[in-house]
Amino acid sequence: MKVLVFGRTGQVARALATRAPADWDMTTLGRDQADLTDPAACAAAIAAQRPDVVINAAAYTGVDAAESDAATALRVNADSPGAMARACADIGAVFLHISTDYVFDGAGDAPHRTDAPTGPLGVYGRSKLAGEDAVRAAMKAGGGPHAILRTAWVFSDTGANFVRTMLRLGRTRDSLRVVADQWGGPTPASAIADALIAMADALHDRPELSGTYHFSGAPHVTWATFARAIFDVAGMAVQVHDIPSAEYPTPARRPANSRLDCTPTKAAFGIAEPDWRAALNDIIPALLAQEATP
Ligand SMILES: NC(=O)C1=CN([C@@H]2O[C@H](COP(=O)(O)OP(=O)(O)OC[C@H]3O[C@@H](n4cnc5c(N)ncnc54)[C@H](OP(=O)(O)O)[C@@H]3O)[C@@H](O)[C@H]2O)C=CC1
Ligand SMILES: Cc1cn([C@H]2C[C@H](O)[C@@H](COP(=O)(O)OP(=O)(O)O[C@H]3O[C@@H](C)C(=O)[C@@H](O)[C@H]3O)O2)c(=O)[nH]c1=O
Ligand SMILES: [Mg+2]
Repeated sequence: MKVLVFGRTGQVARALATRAPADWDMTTLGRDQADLTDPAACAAAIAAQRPDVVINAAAYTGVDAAESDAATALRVNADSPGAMARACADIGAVFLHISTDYVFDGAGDAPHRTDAPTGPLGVYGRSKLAGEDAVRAAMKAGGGPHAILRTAWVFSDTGANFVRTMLRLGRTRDSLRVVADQWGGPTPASAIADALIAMADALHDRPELSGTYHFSGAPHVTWATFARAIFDVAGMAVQVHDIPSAEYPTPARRPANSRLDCTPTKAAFGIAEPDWRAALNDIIPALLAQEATP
């Protein structure tokens, strides 16, 4: 199966590169080959390669930076995914697009169903929701098999993520203040890659499974609890103090409830929520070993 991935350096893209099955002929396009500020270039790459499956693992993920760079965030997170979806529709390719818990406003404390009302609190979330809408519109207008996979709180041993931020700060601090009123499911990038691989194969054979799905890690925790788990696994004596979001001001507001109901993903594709604690136990020793290397 011929697979084209947008994004090369990102957490999910890297995980896809290491986990793709042997029978996948996978090409990854970095920013130098396909810049997502240029929707026509993204569509042209798909038309030229004619893959069976396209996975969009590139995005403008700077949540705070997006607040003062909305035009770029919209081009990258909405216009280009829309153009990719239309190009996939033209050639009947399976299209997998990744979205986020930040499309929700975070009200309540129940896990969000896939059909729950959206209401992004910031520019990043709005741009990702516009991307979902663009993909859905393209597919409605005669698209092929597709899925929008909303995930949350992604971490891995590379890139910018909360685990690496905590380990970096913990090296020079004996205590940290971390928000304890935002709840979600930390999700290993490796598990997202495995989910995308399973979904691509399933959608290729069963296009009727197309739709919007949720996939995030279990159990649900606050960022503060996640931070304590990180320092615990790392064996670092850093005190984590619970604070309300109001005491950690950021340009973008974040949802208080990022819990995602992943039941339909399990039912359709047999993919269960990954336990983030197992992934932490793998990733942290590797990160500490990297640090120890001069
Ligand atoms: N990170 C998270 O916590 C979460 C992420 N998601 C979603 O998951 C997906 C994957 O995220 P993740 O792997 O964490 O992303 P990363 O932030 O790790 O990587 C982003 C990737 O997008 C690429 N990119 C950004 N702008 C452009 C551009 N203009 N042209 C081409 N490439 C570009 C980056 O390339 P470069 O290195 O050149 O900048 C990089 O490869 C995204 O859709 C994201 O919205 C959803 C929920 C949580
Ligand atoms: C570093 C630090 C962060 N925080 C808070 C800020 C924020 O509310 C929370 C997490 O910080 P981050 O900057 O890692 O979070 P953020 O960049 O908002 O992470 C998000 O990225 C995008 C791409 C997504 O799609 C989301 O699912 C989510 O993973 O922790 C503290 O309370 N104390 C600290 O010392
Ligand atoms: Mg961030």
